[in-house]
Amino acid sequence: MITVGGFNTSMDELIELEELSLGKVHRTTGVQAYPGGKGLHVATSVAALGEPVALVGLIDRAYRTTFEDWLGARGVAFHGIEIEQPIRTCFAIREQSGRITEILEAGPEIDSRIEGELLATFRKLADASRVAVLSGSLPRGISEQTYAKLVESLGTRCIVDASGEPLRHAIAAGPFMVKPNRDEAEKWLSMPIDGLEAAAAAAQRMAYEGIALVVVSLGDQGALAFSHGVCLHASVDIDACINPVGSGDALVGGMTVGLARDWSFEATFRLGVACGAANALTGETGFFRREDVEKLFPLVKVRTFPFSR
Ligand SMILES: O=P(O)(O)OC[C@@]1(O)O[C@H](CO)[C@@H](O)[C@@H]1O
Repeated sequence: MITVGGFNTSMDELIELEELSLGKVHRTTGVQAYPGGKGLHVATSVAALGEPVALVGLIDRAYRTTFEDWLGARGVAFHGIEIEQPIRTCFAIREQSGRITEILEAGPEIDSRIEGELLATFRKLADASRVAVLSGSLPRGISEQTYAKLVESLGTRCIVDASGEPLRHAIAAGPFMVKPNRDEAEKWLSMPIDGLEAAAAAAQRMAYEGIALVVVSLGDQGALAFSHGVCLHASVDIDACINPVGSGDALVGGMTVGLARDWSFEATFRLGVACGAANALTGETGFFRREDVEKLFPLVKVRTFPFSR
């Protein structure tokens, strides 16, 4: 089994507009709402590839049934820890041009009783899993060292996809894999990442902190992966990018499955990149069709990336 900690669950609203102009009144051309959050997308990606998966996260009374039904239908066992306050909403505004602007609520602040339940539930499931994933922002009220402490205390291979201080602490704790995007890697390095060479150097520096596998996702430039002295670049062309929100989560989901199946570094990375690209081919945030992944998998161009730093 694979366990995903996607603690800061959200309802994701995708709002469609002709054009966003700051300070103006807008009328929507469409609105869709889905259960969301980075970890939730990782879990549904894992399930879509046919692996058993559990998701641990916050839930409120109003949305419990919606999340349980929606996740159950997708093959995810949801362990929702109930809170009194509403879970957060995250907005993605898509303009006709395809440009996307995200506005993310911080979400509810939780107390030590809820924190205890959340972490104990995650630990118990993760300890019995082949791979554990910690993904997304932490709920307010929880220490920024939470991911680091979980990484240190679990006997399972851990993947961390986070940002800011939680990512910094987690890197120092030496998880098996991290997946920053360009912005997150720039913040960690305090340096701009202006191309593939700089992204490769960032991945190498993170790996030197004691991480077996570092993946830096680079949007339409694909992704770079560094493991045991080998750096790979992978990308794949797609016909149309409909909704890329959640592509990084799908990439993590694909790589989690590759690792759980003990696939090679190259095949695991190829599957991750195929899932990330397939996610952008559908309108639903954080969702891909398995047949798209199967079509894209052999088309992903993976090459050794030579770099000199
Ligand atoms: O605040 P977090 O947890 O870092 O990110 C939340 C979020 O941007 O991540 C997903 C897309 O990757 C969306 O479901 C959600 O809106």
